[in-house]
Amino acid sequence: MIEFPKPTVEQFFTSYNINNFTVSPDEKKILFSTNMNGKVNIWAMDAADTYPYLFAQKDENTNFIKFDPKNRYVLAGYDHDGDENYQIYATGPEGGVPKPLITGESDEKYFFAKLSQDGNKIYYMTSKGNESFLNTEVYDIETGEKKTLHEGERGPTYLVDVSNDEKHTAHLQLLANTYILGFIKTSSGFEYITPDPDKVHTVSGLTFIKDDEVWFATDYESEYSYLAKYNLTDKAFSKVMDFGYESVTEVQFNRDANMLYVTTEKGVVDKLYYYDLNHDQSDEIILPFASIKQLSTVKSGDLYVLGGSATEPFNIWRYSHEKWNTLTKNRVLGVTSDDMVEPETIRFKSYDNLEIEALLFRAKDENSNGFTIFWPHGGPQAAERKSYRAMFQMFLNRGYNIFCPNFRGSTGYGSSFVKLVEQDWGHGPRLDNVEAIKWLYNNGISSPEKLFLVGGSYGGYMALLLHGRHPEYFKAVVDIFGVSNLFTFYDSVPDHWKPIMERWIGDPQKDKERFQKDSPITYLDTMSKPMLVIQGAKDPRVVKEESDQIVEKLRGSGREIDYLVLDDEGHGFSKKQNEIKVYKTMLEFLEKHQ
Ligand SMILES: CC(=O)N[C@@H](C)C(=O)N[C@@H](C)C(=O)O
Repeated sequence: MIEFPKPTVEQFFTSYNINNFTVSPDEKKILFSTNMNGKVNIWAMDAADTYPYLFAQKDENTNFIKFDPKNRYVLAGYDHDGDENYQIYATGPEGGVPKPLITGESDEKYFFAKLSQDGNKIYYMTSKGNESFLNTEVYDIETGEKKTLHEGERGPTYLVDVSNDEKHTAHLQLLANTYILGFIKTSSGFEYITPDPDKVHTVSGLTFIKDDEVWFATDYESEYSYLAKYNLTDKAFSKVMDFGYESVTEVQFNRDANMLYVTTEKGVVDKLYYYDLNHDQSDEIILPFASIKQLSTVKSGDLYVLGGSATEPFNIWRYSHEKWNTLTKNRVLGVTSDDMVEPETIRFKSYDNLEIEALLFRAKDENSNGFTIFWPHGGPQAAERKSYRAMFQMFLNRGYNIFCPNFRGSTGYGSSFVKLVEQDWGHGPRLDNVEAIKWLYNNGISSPEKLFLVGGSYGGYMALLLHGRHPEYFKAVVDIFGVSNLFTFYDSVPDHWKPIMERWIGDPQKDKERFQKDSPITYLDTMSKPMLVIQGAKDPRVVKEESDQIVEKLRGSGREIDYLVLDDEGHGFSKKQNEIKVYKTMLEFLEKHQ
């Protein structure tokens, strides 16, 4: 019998990211954005042979891809080295080098919203002239003329749908992550679609079912988002259907089939349902994966989904005639799901009896090195879910367990739970993390000598804060683009985040004491453990200054801090070479400090 060696850690570097995709109107071509050749580009697959080929090369991240319904062009939004200043480019139907179409100064944003039915008009939002609230404009591809449709106010305002007769537009107005209003603009003004816009609630997934009716997800007067509708003629809001303890996250309408597809989230997994408007009937569509990144419905009635699981990289799947098929084969070289680690979902009670859910990945016995990585997730109004992270499976292969608590403020556990982090970044959520660590100790999974702390973004903030306030719990710390100072973070976020900052974090003047208490930089003296800081130089969310200041101050007081800056990355590592550099640096750092 031939014996084959165990998978090496390098093998886990071979899967790639699929960020988004689109299906051509005739369903013969799929385009997807991926770092398959090292940098992010658009690749195509023709349904007939499905062999992927490079379609459009710009070596930059994309935030959407869209086919002209008449197949004259393909649109995509590109930023520059992760700066998130997305602008709209076009290629011909056969691809090529993208040409600027709706672009401006390098610091301006042009976010695609919608194409008209005939493909002659492009609706989009721009920061030009309205950095904080954004304006909605429409571009005529025949004349090249641009027209302002709506000037955003109070919060960043996004066009999400246009009625079939193009008389009405549906918009979202973001006042906080937990306070998002929906409104419809008509020839005579605009109307909010939920009964009381002064009540804090969210609206998402707005879609016109008829020219005078939108359906959407909302948590208006509810803990969990449900499916609702608003009729312009009757001025009537009503609940269509709720999904119990699941929150509706997305609503997609297939006009040809008169069918709605609804995704929901519950804790660490997603679910999918159809709602047949002809028969007023709904049922679950069982998924072969745990989480959905993108969902698209096409004329034939088929569904296309970018789906993944903790042990399966994201792939594009098609659901046709009640069967799922994967169209892409994004996988780890020579490694199947069975060679990877599926997490256990555990629950524990926090300091005030609040129940917290967490994912526990246990390294396989044959790999285990006895160490655990404690991972507070980013967001913070997000969650660690059953979706693929190459970094996790790589660490597990090297023998580390990983523990990820969905502390208060995480999504997927109801509207009240997600609000618990607002204006409390550093107390309640920190104590949940402390209880999570105690749970690891009490259950014999880890100890202060065997625990590493690693986190990115808000997770990096939490890693820094836990390091400063509870250094005795950890052996060493990795901070990936974490917020180090709430005062400077407040001032440096992108302009269109500024309207939501007060409800999210607080006010630097009114809450000065709390900002000080909850800023990791206040606890420099007790940050005594070895630390690695990783930062993208173009990060627009948590800017490099957040990492620079903590590194400089700690180094200034004689501490040895490893600092890795990626010059051509933003809030994440999209280029394969950079991703490998980050993983290798982290592995070496943890090995050195075992
Ligand atoms: C405004 C907002 O909630 N942004 C988040 C998606 C975000 O980017 N947060 C950062 C701080 C993170 O933790 O990822």
